[in-house]
Amino acid sequence: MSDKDVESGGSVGSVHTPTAYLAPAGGSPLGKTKPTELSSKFLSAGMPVTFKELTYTVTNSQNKKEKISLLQGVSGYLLPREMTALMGPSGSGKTTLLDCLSGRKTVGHLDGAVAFAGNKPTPQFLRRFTGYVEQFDTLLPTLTVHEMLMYTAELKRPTSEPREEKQAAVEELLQVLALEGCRNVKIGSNLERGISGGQAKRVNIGIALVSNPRVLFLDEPTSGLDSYTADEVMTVLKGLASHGITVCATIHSPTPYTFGLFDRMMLLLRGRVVYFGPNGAAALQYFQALCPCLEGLDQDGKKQGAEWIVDLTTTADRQGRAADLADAYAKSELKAAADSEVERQLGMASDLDEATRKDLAVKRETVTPFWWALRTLLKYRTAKNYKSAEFLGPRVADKLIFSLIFMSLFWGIGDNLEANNIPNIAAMLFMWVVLPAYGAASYVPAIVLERPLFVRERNDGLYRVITYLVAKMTEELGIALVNSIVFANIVFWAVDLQGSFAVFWAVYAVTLCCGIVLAYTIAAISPNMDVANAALPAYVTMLLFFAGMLIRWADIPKYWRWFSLVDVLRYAFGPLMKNQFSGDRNVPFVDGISVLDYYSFGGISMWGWVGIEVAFFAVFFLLAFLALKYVRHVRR
Ligand SMILES: Nc1ncnc2c1ncn2[C@@H]1O[C@H](COP(=O)(O)OP(=O)(O)OP(=O)(O)O)[C@@H](O)[C@H]1O
Repeated sequence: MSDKDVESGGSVGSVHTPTAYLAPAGGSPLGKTKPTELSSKFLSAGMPVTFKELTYTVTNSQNKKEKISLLQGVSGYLLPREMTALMGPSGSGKTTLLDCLSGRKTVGHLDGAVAFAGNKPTPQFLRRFTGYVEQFDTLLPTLTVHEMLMYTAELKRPTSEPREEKQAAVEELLQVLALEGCRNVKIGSNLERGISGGQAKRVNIGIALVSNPRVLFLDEPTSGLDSYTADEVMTVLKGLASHGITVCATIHSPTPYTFGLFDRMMLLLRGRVVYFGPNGAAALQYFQALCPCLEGLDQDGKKQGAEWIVDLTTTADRQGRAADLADAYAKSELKAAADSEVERQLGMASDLDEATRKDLAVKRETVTPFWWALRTLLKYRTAKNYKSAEFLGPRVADKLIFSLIFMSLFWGIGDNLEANNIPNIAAMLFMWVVLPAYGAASYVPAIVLERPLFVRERNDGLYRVITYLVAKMTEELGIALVNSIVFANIVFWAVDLQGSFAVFWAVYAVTLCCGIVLAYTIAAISPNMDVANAALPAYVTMLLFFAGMLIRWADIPKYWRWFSLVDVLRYAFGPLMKNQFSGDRNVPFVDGISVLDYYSFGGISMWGWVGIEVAFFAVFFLLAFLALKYVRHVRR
């Protein structure tokens, strides 16, 4: 691929001439020795983003009957090779606008038009070619900084790019974002201290950059950073912008240096635009000219540039004069010029180069294929989890403890077929299928607590839902397989159970798998841990009633029998009973009725019922997939 391809937006990652660029004209005034530049590995051709008359309405969270408009008639544009600042006091609608532009809103109603290179973007395009750095960090706590960036590079850069080049790209990011010092530090979490907040912010920026976006959105990229580091980070972004990418960042209190890096600025107050135009002297002049009509708001001699503009507009807002400023802008020449540029850009919908046309029409939401993404998830996440006591503990400890209880409580009773021992054996077999169902609770946090990360990675186009689910299941099934072989062996021989070990093991293994995927389904449907923790045991307890032990099938009232037919535990308990008591072990039990007839398992097909249990697994898997794909709890 040639540099020309990059300029025209061809897939990046395969250009390797290290063209140091970056730093605004004249270089960084910081005079640093550390590199503040990224090579051509990171270059993309940006594209214009145009938005016209955006009005975003949501149901008021304080009063559900009321609708409120968080954005009102917001128009403007972001240009390639430019860095645009979204400014305004807290709550003015900056993040809302960024979310609307990047297609990240999941609730509310958006009116108006958002166009990328004049065209309405598809969700696939947004996932593949835009980057979004969130205000809140969503990182994998178990990975180190270097691993986190490599993991993203492997999922977001083309599979055709050799691993060494991905590594080189990550090394560059570590250098430029001043993350070298913590490259091997675990990211950590609130519970386990890892990297600092400012370092986490820079890792998030690195994640967005590693995928070579054509348009980069950043929500408060400098919050939590000291002013020196903030200036460094913004210099890197400015460099990328000057080379082609479209960059838009919300920003609160920029340092004068950072403020000076922005080419254009949009200032919002209460969801309305009060300024959209060039940054710097033009913006200052605009507000200085407005000052006389804002009685009582004079320029504070001690404050300059951004600080003064933010102070002025915030004070006007507090004094209830936000609408005056918005009205003044609406009547201004700036607004007329912006509107005509918006129209011009929207009219260029079909005037596209080949690469942009191809990117806009992209059908796949991920860069890498299913198998590669699966391999990467297993390589980074599962490999770490398998070494973590925190992960393995809840998955092994309960099975170990209960196996010891089975051994000590039911030692050697399996070959005693006297009538007074049969209920003991039946109870033991019943508990053997109940415990994995209850144990499913330990798989719930894997989905619920990881949700913000999953949503962010999905939005970033790292993998598809099916890949995530298959990776998670493979991880759990690996442990379940080992667990089932070890603990089924301990219990089967210790209790001296009869029949085939294969059936005893298979039923346990399949029930464990059903428990895992059932937990995933409930976790994906539940909005939080509290709901999931209440719903899962409630459902499992219901299954117990109808599994064939607590009440015989023959005694279940007719109107409840349907539930027995869809009770997965019945299809687990039945084969275990048949395995234990078939043939000449099907001895008379009560009133001359044989054991299997008493429990209504006489006529069942042992392997047929195991097959039905496997079918339950498939159904739960499908439900988990649909819930993960379509149930949206993260509302923004
Ligand atoms: N459903 C809702 N009901 C009521 N108010 C809402 C709702 N959703 C968002 N808001 C309000 O909308 C406003 C805009 O929020 P937004 O996050 O866009 O502001 P912001 O300018 O990015 O603020 P900050 O700088 O503090 O991040 C806020 O005042 C927020 O409380």
